[in-house]
Amino acid sequence: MQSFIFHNPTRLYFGQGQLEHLKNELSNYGANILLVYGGGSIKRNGLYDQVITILNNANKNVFELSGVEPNPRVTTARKGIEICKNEKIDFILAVGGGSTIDCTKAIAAGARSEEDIWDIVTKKTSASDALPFGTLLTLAATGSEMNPGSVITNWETKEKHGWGGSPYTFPVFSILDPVFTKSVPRDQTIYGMVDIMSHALEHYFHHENNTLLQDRMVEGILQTMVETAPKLLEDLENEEHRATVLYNGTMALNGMVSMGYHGDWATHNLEHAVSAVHDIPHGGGLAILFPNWMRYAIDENVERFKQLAIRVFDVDPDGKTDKDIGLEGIEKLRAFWNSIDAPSRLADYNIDEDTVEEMADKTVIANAEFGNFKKLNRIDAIKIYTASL
Ligand SMILES: NC(=O)c1ccc[n+]([C@@H]2O[C@H](COP(=O)([O-])OP(=O)(O)OC[C@H]3O[C@@H](n4cnc5c(N)ncnc54)[C@H](O)[C@@H]3O)[C@@H](O)[C@H]2O)c1
Repeated sequence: MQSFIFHNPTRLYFGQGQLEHLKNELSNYGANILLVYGGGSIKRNGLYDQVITILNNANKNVFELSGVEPNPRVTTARKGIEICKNEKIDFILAVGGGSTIDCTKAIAAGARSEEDIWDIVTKKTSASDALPFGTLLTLAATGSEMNPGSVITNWETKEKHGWGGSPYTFPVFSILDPVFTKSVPRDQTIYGMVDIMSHALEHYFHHENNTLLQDRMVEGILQTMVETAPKLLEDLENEEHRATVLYNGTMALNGMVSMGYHGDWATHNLEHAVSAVHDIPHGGGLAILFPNWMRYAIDENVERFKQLAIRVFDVDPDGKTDKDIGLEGIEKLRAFWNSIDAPSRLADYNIDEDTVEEMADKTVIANAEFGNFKKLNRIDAIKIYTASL
C-alpha cells in the first residue's frame, strides 16, 4: 500500500426525505441559482416541482439550463458558463444523473475561468477555481455525486475526455434519495449497475501489495451488486434495492475503497472512445469491453484474476490452474451481465469493423499509452475492439 492523503469534502445526505436539507444548504449562498437538468425526467416524476418550490420559498432567483445530453456536450457546458457569467450566478444546482452532474462541474470551473472549458477538459490548462455547486442525484451509476471527476464530449471533434481530480470540482453537498431513482427505466438501471461494477473492477486490477482491506471492500461492492441487481430488475420500484444500488454507486467511486493504490482505468478510456464516435450509453459500452479487456490483460497478474474468481464468482479452484480459475471468473462475469440483459457485443449497437481504427485513434489522443495495470497502445486497442465486435 502506498502512502496517501484522503480528503473528500462533499456532504452526503442519503435516504428518504433528505430533500428537506436543501433549503438550509442553499442558505449558505447568494440569491442567483442556476438549475441544471437533463431531458425532462425530473418534470415527469415530480422532482422538478418539489425543487422549484424549495427554491422559491428560499427566495432564490432561478435560472435554468435544461437538455443536458447523456454523454454531455462541451457546447452545453459553454451555454451554462455564459449564463453564469451574464447572470452573476452564485450557486449551481444539478438535478439528474452523472451527465448532468459532469456538465455542471464543467460549468462551475468554466464560470471562474477566462479559458475555454474544452482547454480545461483536454488539460491544456487547469481549473484554478469553480463556482460552488450541489447535486440531487437521480440515477445510481457514476459516483460523480461525491467525486471531482467529469467526462465531457466534443461532438465536433468526436472526442470524449475525463478530467477533474481538482479540489474545486467536488460537489459541496449531494442529496441521494432512492425515491428519486425509482423512475429510472430498466435499460438505464442496467447500464448504471454495470458502470458501478466496472468502477469496482477498474480499482481491483493493480499491482500494489498489501491492499487486504481495499480488496475486500471492492469485492463487497461487486458481491452486493451481483446479489441485488437481479432483485432490482424484478421489481424496479423497490426502494430497498434502489437504496442498496445507490449507496454502492457512490462508494464505488468516491475514493473510499481506493486509498493507497492506483487502479487500471484503460477500459474506461476504451469506452470513452466508443461513445465519442457512436454516442452509446457508457455502461452499455463497458459491459461489452470489460470482459474482453480482462481476457487480454490476464497474464499481467493471474493472481488478481484468480482471487476475483474465487471470492466474487465462487469459482471452485479444485484441480485447475490459476489461469483457468481466472478465466472461469471472467466467464462468470460475462454470464452475469448477460443474465441482466447487458449488451455483450459492439454489434448490439450496430458497430462493426469500419470504425475500429477511428476509435483506437481516439484512445491515444492524450497519451501514446494508457492503463496502469496493463499498458495499452493503439494496436492493443484495435485487438480489444476487434474481440468485442
Ligand atoms: N464523473 C464521473 O466520475 C463519471 C464516472 C463514470 C461515468 N461518467 C460519465 O457519466 C455519464 C453517464 O451518466 P449516467 O450513467 O448517470 O447517466 P445519464 O446521466 O447520462 O442519464 C442516462 C439517462 O437516464 C435519464 N434519467 C436520469 N435519471 C432519471 C430518472 N430518475 N428517471 C428517469 N430517467 C432518468 C437521463 O435523462 C438520461 O436520458 C457518461 O458521460 C459517463 O462517461 C462520469
